[in-house]
Amino acid sequence: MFDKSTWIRLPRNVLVGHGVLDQTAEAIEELHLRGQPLIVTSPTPYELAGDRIESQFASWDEEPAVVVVEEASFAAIERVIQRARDVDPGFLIGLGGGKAIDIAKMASDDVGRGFVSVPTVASHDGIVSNRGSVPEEGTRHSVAAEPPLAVVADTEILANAPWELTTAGCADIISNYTAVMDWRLAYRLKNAPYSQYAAALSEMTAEMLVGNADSIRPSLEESSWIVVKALVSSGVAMSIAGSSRPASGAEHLFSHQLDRIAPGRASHGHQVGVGSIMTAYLHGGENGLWREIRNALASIDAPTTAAELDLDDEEVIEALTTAHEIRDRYTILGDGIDETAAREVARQTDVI
Ligand SMILES: NC(=O)C1=CN([C@@H]2O[C@H](COP(=O)(O)OP(=O)(O)OC[C@H]3O[C@@H](n4cnc5c(N)ncnc54)[C@H](OP(=O)(O)O)[C@@H]3O)[C@@H](O)[C@H]2O)C=CC1
Ligand SMILES: O=C(CO)COP(=O)(O)O
Ligand SMILES: [Zn+2]
Repeated sequence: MFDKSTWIRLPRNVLVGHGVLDQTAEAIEELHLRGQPLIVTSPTPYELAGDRIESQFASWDEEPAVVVVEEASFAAIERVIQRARDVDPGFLIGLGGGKAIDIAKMASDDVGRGFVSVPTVASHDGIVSNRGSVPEEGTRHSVAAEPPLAVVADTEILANAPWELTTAGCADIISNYTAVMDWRLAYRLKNAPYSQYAAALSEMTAEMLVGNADSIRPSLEESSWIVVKALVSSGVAMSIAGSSRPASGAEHLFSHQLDRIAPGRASHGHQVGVGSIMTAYLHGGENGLWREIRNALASIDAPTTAAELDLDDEEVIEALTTAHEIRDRYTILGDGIDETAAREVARQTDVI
């Protein structure tokens, strides 16, 4: 068996645009995928787009099987795996937000079938990446998985999704700035495996999004188009790197800690955005990139303070001072930030 961890595995068909949902079956056929589709979805996306997907397979030998998942959990993944074993599908379709897509991604990995990502919200770069993430028992388990074979992102649907889910996706991309700074630091100090291509792509993706921040506005299809292209590009950077390093540094560790300390309070993207303001300050001091990051977040209505994340100051300090403990990933937080220093960075950046 070859070690596939060194392979670069990317989606082949990426459809982004108005009405592309109706080209899902065509994009799949073009990949020579055959057999019964298994659609993994959650209640709202199924209601919004289920019929439009299912009807495209009416002329196929077998109608699609459907599993509707209510929550992201290992039990839900297990249910989908079981259903996949029962129906023996040709491929899986993840239709929805991060919940449905991650579950489809991880189940497809387990049953050895390809999967196609059909996002209905542009909430984070997991909709395209080679990683799955499951919140359980107060923590988030991030696991390697297969990237999608195809991505079908209908900008009409994405533009009508709740705006705060789109701003979360933007913040997840903006945080790539600090993820890459951390990655370079780890490369220089710790000889961590590093890819210049993946780092450059990730950084450019964040730059393009910040450069377009003024034109990212609610209900505009053009905005969804910009955001989803950036999410695809960030997912590709992770696939090139073979890890989430290009898109996940100390700001993600901070967010993962918040998922333990204050579960369900704020979204992934919004938490990493605020984390990124503070870790950019740690990297560059007063004249660093932190103001640019904060202004870009503010201009798209993403949170920039603890209060806007529905957190109190102490929760932010606890997450910041313990973030280094949760993963063996070297970042600007090194072996931990001192509590007084953590308060100082949070105050200097107006997070608290
Ligand atoms: N793989 C990765 O790298 C990452 C994965 N994640 C994971 O992703 C999940 C969070 O992703 P997220 O997308 O926020 O969560 P969800 O999939 O739960 O979607 C968020 C909400 O939006 C609703 N929804 C979906 N599409 C639409 C639409 N078009 N219009 C209106 N509402 C809609 C969903 O409704 P309903 O529930 O009714 O279907 C849900 O209430 C978590 O499980 C997290 O662990 C997070 C970050 C990174
Ligand atoms: O959210 C991610 C990238 O944006 C994935 O990162 P993690 O590997 O830290 O879960
Ligand atoms: Zn992220």
